[in-house]
Amino acid sequence: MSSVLRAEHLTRRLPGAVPVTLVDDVSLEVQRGEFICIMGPSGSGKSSLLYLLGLLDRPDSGKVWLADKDTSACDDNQLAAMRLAKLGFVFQFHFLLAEFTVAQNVLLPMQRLGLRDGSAAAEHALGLLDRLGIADQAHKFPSQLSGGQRQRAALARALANDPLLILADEPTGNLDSAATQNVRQLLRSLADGGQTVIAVTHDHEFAKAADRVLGLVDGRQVVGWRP
Ligand SMILES: Nc1ncnc2c1ncn2[C@@H]1O[C@H](COP(=O)(O)OP(=O)(O)OP(=O)(O)O)[C@@H](O)[C@H]1O
Repeated sequence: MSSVLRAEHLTRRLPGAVPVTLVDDVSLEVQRGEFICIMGPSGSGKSSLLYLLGLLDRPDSGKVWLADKDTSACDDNQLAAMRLAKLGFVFQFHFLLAEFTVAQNVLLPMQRLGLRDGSAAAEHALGLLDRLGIADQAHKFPSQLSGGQRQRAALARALANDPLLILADEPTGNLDSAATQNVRQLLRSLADGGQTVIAVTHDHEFAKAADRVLGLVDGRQVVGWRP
């Protein structure tokens, strides 16, 4: 079976008088429908690794294959096109556009990709919001939603382009425990439905919900890491 994502020997350093190694020789293979958490102490390189896996940054050595395509030979425009077409991102801050309604925010990625025509796109957006339990918020603006609702809207937007892989960086970092549990369960149920998910988190409960935990300490992956 071909993998959704494969990373081999990723290393990322920051040059300088005292070079800093953010990610140190990390390898990972992810299959369709897997829910993987990246965990570890603050400053251990979790976000840096996620940016490499999400093609937002390039490794100094090592390679990332997305759906069997070697991304190391791609130029910046090709990487941007792959991110738009194949990846969905969720960050700690929702980054929804304040002047657009929730439904319009979810529509935007489909419009940019020309994925569906007007009514089919609108129907798909409403379907995603319904799946995430916020269909009744579709015509509100982000400022009118609770933190948990905003994060579910951000997840709906990340799903709008039918991504091969969702990458989430501390998706519950700003949420209370009830909203955190809700987002965690949503990610689990998305994976159960075949959606592949990689999430960086400090929330130990994620380790129980995930299929696998990639533990990082000082940028290196630690076999058998437990929160
Ligand atoms: N642009 C940068 N310049 C200098 N140092 C950086 C930069 N980006 C990251 N770092 C450092 O690299 C290390 C790894 O950072 P990273 O954000 O990947 O860790 P993290 O595990 O995600 O941390 P946290 O859990 O606190 O978000 C940290 O020590 C951080 O201070």
